Amino acid sequence: MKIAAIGGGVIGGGWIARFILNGHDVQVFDPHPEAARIVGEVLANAGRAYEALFQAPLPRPGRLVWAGSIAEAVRGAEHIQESVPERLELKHRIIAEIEAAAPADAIIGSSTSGFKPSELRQGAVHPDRILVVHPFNPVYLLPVIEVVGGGAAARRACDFLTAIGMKPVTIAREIDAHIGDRLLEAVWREALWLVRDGIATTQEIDDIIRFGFGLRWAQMGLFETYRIAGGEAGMRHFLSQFGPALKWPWTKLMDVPDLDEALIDTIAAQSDAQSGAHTIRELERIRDDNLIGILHALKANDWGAGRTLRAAENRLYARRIEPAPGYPLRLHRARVGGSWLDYNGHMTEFRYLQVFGDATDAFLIHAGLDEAHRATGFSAYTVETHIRHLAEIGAGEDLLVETRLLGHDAKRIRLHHAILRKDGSPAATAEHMLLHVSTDQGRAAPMPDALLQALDRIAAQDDAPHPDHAGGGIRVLRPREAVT
Ligand SMILES: NC(=O)C1=CN([C@@H]2O[C@H](COP(=O)(O)OP(=O)(O)OC[C@H]3O[C@@H](n4cnc5c(N)ncnc54)[C@H](O)[C@@H]3O)[C@@H](O)[C@H]2O)C=CC1
Ligand SMILES: C[N+](C)(C)CC(=O)CC(=O)[O-]
Repeated sequence: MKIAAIGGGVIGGGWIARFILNGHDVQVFDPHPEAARIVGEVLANAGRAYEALFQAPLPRPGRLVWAGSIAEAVRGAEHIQESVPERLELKHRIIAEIEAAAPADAIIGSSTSGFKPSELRQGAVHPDRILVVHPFNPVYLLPVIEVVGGGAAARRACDFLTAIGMKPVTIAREIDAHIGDRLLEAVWREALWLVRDGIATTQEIDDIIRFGFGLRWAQMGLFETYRIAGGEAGMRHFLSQFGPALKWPWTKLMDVPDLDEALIDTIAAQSDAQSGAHTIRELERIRDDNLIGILHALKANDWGAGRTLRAAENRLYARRIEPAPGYPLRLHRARVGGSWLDYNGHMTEFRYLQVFGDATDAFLIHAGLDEAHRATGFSAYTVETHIRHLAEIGAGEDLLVETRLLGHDAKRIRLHHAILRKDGSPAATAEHMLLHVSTDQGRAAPMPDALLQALDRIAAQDDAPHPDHAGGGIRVLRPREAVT
């Protein structure tokens, strides 16, 4: 899908990273003289985060193309994400420029934190395709996205956003600042009062959030958490006990503190003392690592945002395979990420198995032992693996796997993979035996005829002699004579 990003700051940069890491090319316009550096740094952090977040093979990253104007960026684009500063007159100007050059049916999603679709659409030529598509920072990791505006455009946008691993929440009736920011603003206003009145420092407020209810909110939100807080009597009891407190002097929520110089100085100084030891990019990496840990825990429990992550991974596992022409089959490519290295500075052992495992999956999809086949209650389990490590592999290397089908019978598949480096030299080989199993019964089962015929067709291409090492085990070492 052709995508354009207008604005590449904090949020635009996060969007660009999400699009690219999900395999889409993005045309970007941002007049900031350092836009390329800023987006590059966000992309580097996001790439590092995706390596750690996903177990499934990531798609080949899309291309980032810098455009010289909005018109150039949006030409031919199907989805355009606007992330320019939060000023309505600027957004109107940008939307007008986008409309003048973009296809008439392109979706224009605005990252706006506060403006309503009816405000963004003022003066538009095709108002219905202009939507609020409001993300949360970091856009490349947090799945939720508020979609406001409704209609066919919102449905199209939601399909696309789901496909790039997001969790769209459509908001039927527009309201200033949508939902998430209204909630955040309430907490923010109260926190500003607490700092202004000298009740708490920024550090103390953050500690109360991150050591307490912030942990709860990552997995259950507000209402489910309070339901539990009502004990066995649940929400009704909670409301009858704590409802009256809303009228006690617990809250200044309706009042906005004056953000005068004194308050700004206090907050900035306290924030420097709290977090100034880290650069923003370091803080982003710390935040990302923690978010990834939380998302992994939620995925293991198949709960909340972890469920969205799991669905995104399943889509990656069920990817379409487009084989290069010829044989051996070339079905899988990988790039060696920075986190793949061990203490010797080379690709660590288990990553070889990951590359071979992903290549095996690619073969299975190619042969028809794919998601649809697994849904019928059958799968393939690897029962034996022999890896030979032939050369050191370094960070950033592009790897290609060549795959041969060395044999098959009614229940078994014998595969040979070679990892090739850019110059075509082999860096490792692996041989695997796989068993076709009934997942319900937990035992080997014959493959259906269609699958066997597909394997027969692949096997007919395998007319070269088997490699010398095929079928070999690890050589036996003679015991060393005892030294007396
Ligand atoms: N920062 C945040 O936490 C969040 C911000 N948003 C929304 O995202 C939008 C952007 O906010 P940020 O990324 O924080 O701002 P930012 O200031 O970090 O980035 C804005 C970018 O827009 C660029 N820009 C300015 N004029 C432009 C033009 N004519 N054409 C193209 N690019 C232009 C700037 O050079 C800058 O790189 C706002 O609408 C904001 O409400 C949404 C969610 C969270
Ligand atoms: C501060 N903010 C209003 C720009 C925040 C957002 O819009 C969402 C977020 O990421 O917190």
